[in-house]
Amino acid sequence: MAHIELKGITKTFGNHAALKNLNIEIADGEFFVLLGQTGAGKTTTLRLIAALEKPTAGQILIDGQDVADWGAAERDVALVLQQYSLYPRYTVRENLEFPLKSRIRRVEPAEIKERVARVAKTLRIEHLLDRKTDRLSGGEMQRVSIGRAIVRKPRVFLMDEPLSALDAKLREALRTELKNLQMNLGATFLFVTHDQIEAMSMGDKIGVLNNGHLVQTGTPQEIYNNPVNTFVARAVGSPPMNLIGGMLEGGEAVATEGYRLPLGNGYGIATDGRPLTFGIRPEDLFIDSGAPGQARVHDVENHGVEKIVTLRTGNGELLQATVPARTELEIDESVRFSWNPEKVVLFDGNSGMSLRYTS
Ligand SMILES: Nc1ncnc2c1ncn2[C@@H]1O[C@H](COP(=O)(O)OP(=O)(O)OP(=O)(O)O)[C@@H](O)[C@H]1O
Repeated sequence: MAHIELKGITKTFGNHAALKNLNIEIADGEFFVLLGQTGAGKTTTLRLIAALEKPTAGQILIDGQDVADWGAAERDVALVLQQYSLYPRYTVRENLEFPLKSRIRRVEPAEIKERVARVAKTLRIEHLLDRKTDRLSGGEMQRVSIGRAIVRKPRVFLMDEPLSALDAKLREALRTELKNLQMNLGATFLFVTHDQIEAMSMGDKIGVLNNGHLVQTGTPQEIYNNPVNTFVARAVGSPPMNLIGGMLEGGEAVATEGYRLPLGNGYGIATDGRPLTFGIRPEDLFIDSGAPGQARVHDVENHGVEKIVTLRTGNGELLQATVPARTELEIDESVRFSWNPEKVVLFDGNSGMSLRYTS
């Protein structure tokens, strides 16, 4: 398979920079997820690797070779899109055979047959091989699209939100299938999504893209536990991390909610009055319903195994906590809350950068 490196990639359209000095390294056989909101530059990144666009600056290396002058066929990458690009009047079998019948590839008929059979088995679409593709459900069509990419045995799979047009249940099932498939093929995947749950559940590594900048790269765990700034803190996790204002006072971080957090020697921030932001994940915020006075229950959402509770504090801030489903809380009930101090992530109140990274 392949190792991919993007070095200082910038792409501008007119005077708009869609990507700014992007540096990404994807290891051979890795499932790398690029996570970002609409317009972040995800599709542009894929199109650059697929040779559908040329970078304004920077280099793309595949297995250490600069591919600037290589066309799509030479790069040998497969692009799977959100909208299935199948030939509607042809059968599933014909759609799967098509990429192998090109004059450049010259695959022998016996091998075409064998590869199509193997891919159909892997994707569990054997029973659909003789059906026309316009007679398929969305999930089946997307399986065929993925099959068309796999059958070619490309060096790299580029996937542009391939699951986002599917309903929630099917999306979940295909997420697992795709991940298993990638592991079985040992293939290098660059998968693009705006869905953080997809990113967290599928990625060996996640790159968070914001407005053309790669903000952070890491394993899902690293990104979740140690977000580099408040943007990443809010982009990953559902519900997102709570952010509470505060400031530095006499060597302690003091939240607007009155909590004090002694700062160990790890933080090189001695200036009193420096604004800070406390970051607390909803699972690290605890509600004490037997003790009124600090906040009111604003909303309770039942999610089966757990409830998501929104509190409104005395300062009018909204905080969210995940609590066991058995927890009984009334709307408007007055409660106290606390949090696990070891799990707090402190950010600079002005720049939003985590102090774990900047100190
Ligand atoms: N051909 C183009 N001409 C002009 N601007 C473009 C072109 N392609 C992309 N852009 C702009 O570049 C930015 C990044 O677009 P891109 O499609 O890469 O974002 P994205 O993260 O994939 O978004 P989405 O999730 O909506 O697909 C956007 O502001 C977009 O408008």
